[in-house]
Amino acid sequence: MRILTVGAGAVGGWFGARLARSGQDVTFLVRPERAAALRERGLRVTGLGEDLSLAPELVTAEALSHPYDLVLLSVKSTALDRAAKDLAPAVGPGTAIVPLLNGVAHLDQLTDRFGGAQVLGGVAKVVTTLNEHGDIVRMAPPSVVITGELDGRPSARVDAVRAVLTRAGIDSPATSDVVGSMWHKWVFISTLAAVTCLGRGSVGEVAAVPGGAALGTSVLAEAAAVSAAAGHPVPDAELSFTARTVTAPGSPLTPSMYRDLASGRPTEVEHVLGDLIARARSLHVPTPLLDLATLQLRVHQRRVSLGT
Ligand SMILES: NC(=O)C1=CN([C@@H]2O[C@H](COP(=O)(O)OP(=O)(O)OC[C@H]3O[C@@H](n4cnc5c(N)ncnc54)[C@H](OP(=O)(O)O)[C@@H]3O)[C@@H](O)[C@H]2O)C=CC1
Ligand SMILES: CC(C)(CO)C(=O)C(=O)O
Repeated sequence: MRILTVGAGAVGGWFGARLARSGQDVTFLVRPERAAALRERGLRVTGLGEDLSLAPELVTAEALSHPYDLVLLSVKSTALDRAAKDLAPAVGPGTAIVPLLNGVAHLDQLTDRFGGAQVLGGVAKVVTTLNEHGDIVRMAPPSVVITGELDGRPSARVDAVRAVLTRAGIDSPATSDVVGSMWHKWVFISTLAAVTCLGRGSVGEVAAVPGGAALGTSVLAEAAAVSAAAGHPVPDAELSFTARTVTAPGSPLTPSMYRDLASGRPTEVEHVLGDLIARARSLHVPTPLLDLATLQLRVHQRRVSLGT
C-alpha cells in the first residue's frame, strides 16, 4: 500500500515514523522548510525511552504527481484548506483519506472537495508534540488510530488500512461507528482544552485549586450534553475516563490547544470549540463554560492575527 502522510508534525510524524519503521511504503507531504529540516536532521522520535531517527521519504506539493492508496491527513484545522489543495494530485479513485484531526467539521470540508467515496472517518489517540528541533516527542503511551467508513458499513479497504496500521504496532480497533468515536474524542479534547485554557495551566495545576476539579466535571457535562443531543451519547466508561483525566491531581497533561495558547501561536479554537458551541446553539443545549473558553481563545486568536 502506498501511503502519503500529509504533515510531518506531532501526529503525522509519529504515525508516519511507525509505518516507515515497519518497512512500509510511506512518503511525507511536507512544505519546503520542513523538508529542508528533515533532510538535514532526519525524522527523530523521542520520549518514553525511545530515540529513533529515520531518513524519511519526502515530497513537496509541486512534485506530487500520482495517486496514493492511503492518505493520512495530519495537519491542524487552520492549515486544512491549503493542505487539501496541495494533496489533490495524490487523490485518485482508489485513494482512501483518513483524517486524524480533532473535531468533525473537516469531514464535510473533505467530502465536499474529494467526494464521499474517498473519505473515511479517523480518530488519533496519541500524545505527542514537537520540540525546539522539530523532533517528535511522545509524552504518553497510547498509539491508536480508529478508522471506518462514514456510513458504518464494513469494507475491504478499511480492513486493509487497519492491517497496515496494526503491522506498524499502531492499535486500530474495529468500529461500526467511527463518526461516534470522532464525537467522543471531540468531547474529550474540548473538555480538556476548555479546562486548561480557562484555568491557564495543566490539569494538575487546575485541579490543585478550589473549584478546579468541579470546573472539569461541569465542562464535561456541557460537552457530553451536546454530543448526546447530536445523537452521539458518550458511553459511560469514556465519560468516567474523561472525568478522571481532566480532574487528576498532579497531572502534567496539557492539550495542544493550551500549548499553542501559552506559546502565543494560533489555535484550533474555531474547529474544536467554536464548532461545538455552534452545534450546541442549534440543538438548544446551554454551554456557558464552553462559551467562555471559546470567547477567551477568540480574543487570543484576534490578537495573534493582528500581531499585537
Ligand atoms: N498532538 C497530539 O498529541 C494530537 C493532535 N491531534 C490533532 O491532530 C492534528 C494535527 O496536530 P499536530 O500534529 O499536533 O500539529 P503539528 O502542528 O505538530 O503538525 C502539523 C503539521 O502539518 C504541517 N502542514 C501544515 N500545512 C501543510 C501542508 N499544506 N502541507 C504539508 N504539511 C503541512 C505543518 O508543517 P509546517 O512545519 O510546514 O508548518 C506541521 O508539521 C490537529 O487537528 C490536532 O488537534 C489529535 C490527537 C493528538
Ligand atoms: C489527546 C491530546 C490531548 C494529546 O495531546 C490531543 O488530542 C491534543 O493535544 O490535541
